[in-house]
Amino acid sequence: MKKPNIALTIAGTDPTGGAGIMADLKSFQASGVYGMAVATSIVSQNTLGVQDVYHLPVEVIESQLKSVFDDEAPHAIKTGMIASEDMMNVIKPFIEQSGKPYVIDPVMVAKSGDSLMDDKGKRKLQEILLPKATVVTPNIPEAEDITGFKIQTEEEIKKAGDFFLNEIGSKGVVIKGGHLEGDAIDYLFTNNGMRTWTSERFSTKHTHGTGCTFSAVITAELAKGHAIEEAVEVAKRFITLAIKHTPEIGKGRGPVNHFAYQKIEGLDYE
Ligand SMILES: Nc1ncnc2c1ncn2[C@@H]1O[C@H](COP(=O)(O)OP(=O)(O)O)[C@@H](O)[C@H]1O
Ligand SMILES: Cc1ncc(COP(=O)(O)O)c(N)n1
Repeated sequence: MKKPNIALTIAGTDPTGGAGIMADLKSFQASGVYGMAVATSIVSQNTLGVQDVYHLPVEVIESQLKSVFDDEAPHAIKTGMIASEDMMNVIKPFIEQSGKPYVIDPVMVAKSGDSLMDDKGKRKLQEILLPKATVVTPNIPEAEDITGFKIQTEEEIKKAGDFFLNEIGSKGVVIKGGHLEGDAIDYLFTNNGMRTWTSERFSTKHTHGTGCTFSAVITAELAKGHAIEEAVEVAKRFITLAIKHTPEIGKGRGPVNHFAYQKIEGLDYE
């Protein structure tokens, strides 16, 4: 069998499997990519909310990263929940030395409204990690937090795209329209300009982990060597089917179906 492409996620956990590194690993697997995972914070959470958070000591995050990179380097890397500046500083050199595509999901708040990053971390993200990104995938509130201005209209979305590319120095940014009204439109900005993907908006409360899943699929597609545009195209199809066929798990805001895309689009493993 051909050696698989490998994707690494560096993020927080969700013991109920809907978000964080658990969702990322499922999404990697369903994309036909071998998944690796480094935990940053252990989050006691479920579909009802976040009950507790334990941030791992930075030495433990560093030693996990060493374990990965001393053995087999991934073809693409994603970071999700990175709660503090210290964590960012430990992760940054591994990203730089890898020279591989790097996706940042700038996770700040869980769908339940619980904060997953401290205030200083929020400010430092754009200094330490965002300039290294191949693609950043903020939702609207995250894009507002990072740019410092309100985003409601398409003009403001374009202004935000410009801010990520030209003020921060990210190579690409997808501003996700999950939090707006009407169709679910995602806006990609790169050197090639703007591209949008539109899907119908499903009227469901089961969107726990949509952002994690979307960015993990982009990472998996980049690990296969695909271009940013192709990666976002696949991720949009994947997340749309995952939301359409939610498995109705839990008492609250449930997870998406990480296996719907593979089942419906019949992915062939190499
Ligand atoms: N109700 C919905 N129906 C269809 N697509 C959605 C819905 N909610 C979110 N999406 C899509 O899911 C992906 C994640 O978006 P979003 O929910 O905004 O991210 P986050 O989880 O970071 O808040 C995007 O592609 C977005 O368009
Ligand atoms: C560990 C962790 N990371 C991220 C999220 C956000 O999830 P969403 O994709 O719903 O914004 C979460 N709830 N937990």
